[in-house]
Amino acid sequence: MTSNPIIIRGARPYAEGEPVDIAIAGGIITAIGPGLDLPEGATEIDGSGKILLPGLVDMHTHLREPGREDTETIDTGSAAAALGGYTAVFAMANTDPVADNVVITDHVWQRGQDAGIVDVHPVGAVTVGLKGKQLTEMAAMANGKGRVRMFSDDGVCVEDPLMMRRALEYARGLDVLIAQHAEEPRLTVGAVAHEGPTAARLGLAGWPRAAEEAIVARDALLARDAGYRVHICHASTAGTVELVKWAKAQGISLTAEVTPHHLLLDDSRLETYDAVNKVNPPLRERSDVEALRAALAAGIIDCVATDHAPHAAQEKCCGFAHARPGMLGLQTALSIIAEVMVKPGLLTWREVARVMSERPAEIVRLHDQGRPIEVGEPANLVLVDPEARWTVRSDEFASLSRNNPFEGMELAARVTMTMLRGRVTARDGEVIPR
Ligand SMILES: NC(=O)N[C@@H](CC(=O)O)C(=O)O
Ligand SMILES: [Zn+2]
Ligand SMILES: [Zn+2]
Repeated sequence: MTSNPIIIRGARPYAEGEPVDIAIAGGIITAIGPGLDLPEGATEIDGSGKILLPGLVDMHTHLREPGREDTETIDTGSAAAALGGYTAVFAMANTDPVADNVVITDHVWQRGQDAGIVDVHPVGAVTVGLKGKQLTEMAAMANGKGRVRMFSDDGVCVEDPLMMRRALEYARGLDVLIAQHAEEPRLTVGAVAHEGPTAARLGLAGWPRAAEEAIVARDALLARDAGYRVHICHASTAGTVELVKWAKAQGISLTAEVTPHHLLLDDSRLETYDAVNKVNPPLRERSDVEALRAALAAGIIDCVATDHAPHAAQEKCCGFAHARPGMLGLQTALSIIAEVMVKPGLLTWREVARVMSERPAEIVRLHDQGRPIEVGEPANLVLVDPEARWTVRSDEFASLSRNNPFEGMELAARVTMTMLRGRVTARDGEVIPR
């Protein structure tokens, strides 16, 4: 795939230093400097007032194909990702059928490549059918065309400690990542909201913090004994932060992600009983939100992942207890991080590049993403207008679903262009198909 040479004029990489021009050809960055000549046939993109970052990498997204193409497809999810500034996403395995074999993981990879606007990396299931009873053939998926490098039963927890231990041993042999949805299911029977004063008052069955933290602690110990890495999906409590900090201090190879919604929203949102606020793990208390922000700023939590989880209207309109958990995230993630982390001075834009691109790429060993903005590097880039203010309107979103808790919010900063290997995939709110 070759595309025309491009020059981005007058942008500031990482919001640092003077504005520069960035020349791109053959999928790579060929020159960086002030006042570059316009090569033959090149397209110019105005980058003045904008920040240039490496393309974002999402370790945790649900694209619903195969099985629930009424709520999202690889095409529509890819479009949402490109509009959100992403150049690579990891599509979780809880599809129907489950991505627990190489036929499905290769299919997801190929569909993503056919769409051609973001690299869709399939996540393989850890256990057959996400049932927790039998390990999948991880090696076959890892060695397939889709080169699966991350396995997760996300949606459910790998509950059996012996199963988790075996999974880590196999993963070590293959150098792939196991990502855990940390939820002790015996503690969340019937749970629909964070266990605390709000849920008690509203009469909603509570999901205690201990359900998450017990598994985080257990898996840290299993990682220690296996001498191998574990990744914690969607960390949501102050206690999880303490446990991750402890594990890292012991030299245990534990990494963790946090979602934009757990960094912005708390359980006071449940007052309306609107199921758009129902998610796993649940929205917690303000003190948890503050702890998660501080942990991301301090590098205790490694990265941001969206957990983009589209659902149909009929799955969200019923009573709170019966609605499906999950919320959209791909098209709002960067703006929410700008709002809650950059504006208050908790992260610089350089550090945003770290938590939304470089670090996730490192954790999953994705060698062509999250690279420095330097000559010779792959041109996976995103241009951000830091001064833009915009209002979230889901009916303008590329996603097929509308379960958007950020609807109507005014947010800071906006993605104005996304580039995958030198080709512009989204610009000014429009996807650019190949
Ligand atoms: N986060 C959610 O509430 N839902 C996710 C599953 C998951 O991430 O656990 C989904 O697949 O809908
Ligand atoms: Zn999950
Ligand atoms: Zn998920």
